[in-house]
Amino acid sequence: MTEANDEFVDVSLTSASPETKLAVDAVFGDAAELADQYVRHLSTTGIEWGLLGPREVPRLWERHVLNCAVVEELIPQGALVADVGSGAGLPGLALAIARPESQFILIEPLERRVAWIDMVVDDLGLTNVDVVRARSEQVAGNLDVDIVTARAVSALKSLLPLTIPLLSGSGELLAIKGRSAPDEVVSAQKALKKYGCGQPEVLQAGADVLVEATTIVRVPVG
Ligand SMILES: C[S@@+](CC[C@H](N)C(=O)[O-])C[C@H]1O[C@@H](n2cnc3c(N)ncnc32)[C@H](O)[C@@H]1O
Repeated sequence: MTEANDEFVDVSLTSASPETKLAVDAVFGDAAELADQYVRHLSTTGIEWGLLGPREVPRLWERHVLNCAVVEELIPQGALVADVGSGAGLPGLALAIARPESQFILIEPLERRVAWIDMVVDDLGLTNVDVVRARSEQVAGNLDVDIVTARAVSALKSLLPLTIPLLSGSGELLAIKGRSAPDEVVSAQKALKKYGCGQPEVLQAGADVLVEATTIVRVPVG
């Protein structure tokens, strides 16, 4: 249980709605307990450390953790994934919990956020996560990953310079977006050409488990 705005909000999986429990089972399977631990961290230390606002607590599962974790269906088995601008581990940590056989590099410049992610990774015992404190521009040239993910970092046009170089010529950007996705693709045409990207697709993930599916812009390279 946690306290937000003087109201108790029990975020634990045992108190979740039947729909949320089904979605958590479908997406996380055997890792549901780890996902529950992550959500408990978000609702306690995440709020205390100022990584997210207390108003987010009642919607942590649906709007944040499940919304991000369903992107796993677009990630090939065993892929090396970089998550740019992870903040409180979204989508990077949610995906790392859902996909223990894949390796995740979480790139985040802010010290407090990195310290919090490190603490959660230790507490959950995740062995498939590396956390790098840097702006993504600083690590471009040193990384060659299969997939880059990002949520709420910037509009697609300005996200491309932060993400595409990490693919070193081949792979995919999976950018979690909202309803603006088609417009962002139109606005990014010049940058897409500049960075050698193929034509992006706007996709939905989690349509069979979430009330509102997650919208993703998939940008191929190479
Ligand atoms: C609005 S937050 C979103 C956090 C998280 N992705 C989410 O969806 O909750 C944007 C994050 O991007 C990070 N960021 C901004 N510019 C960046 C860059 N050039 N490279 C890596 N991270 C960056 C910020 O520090 C911040 O944590």
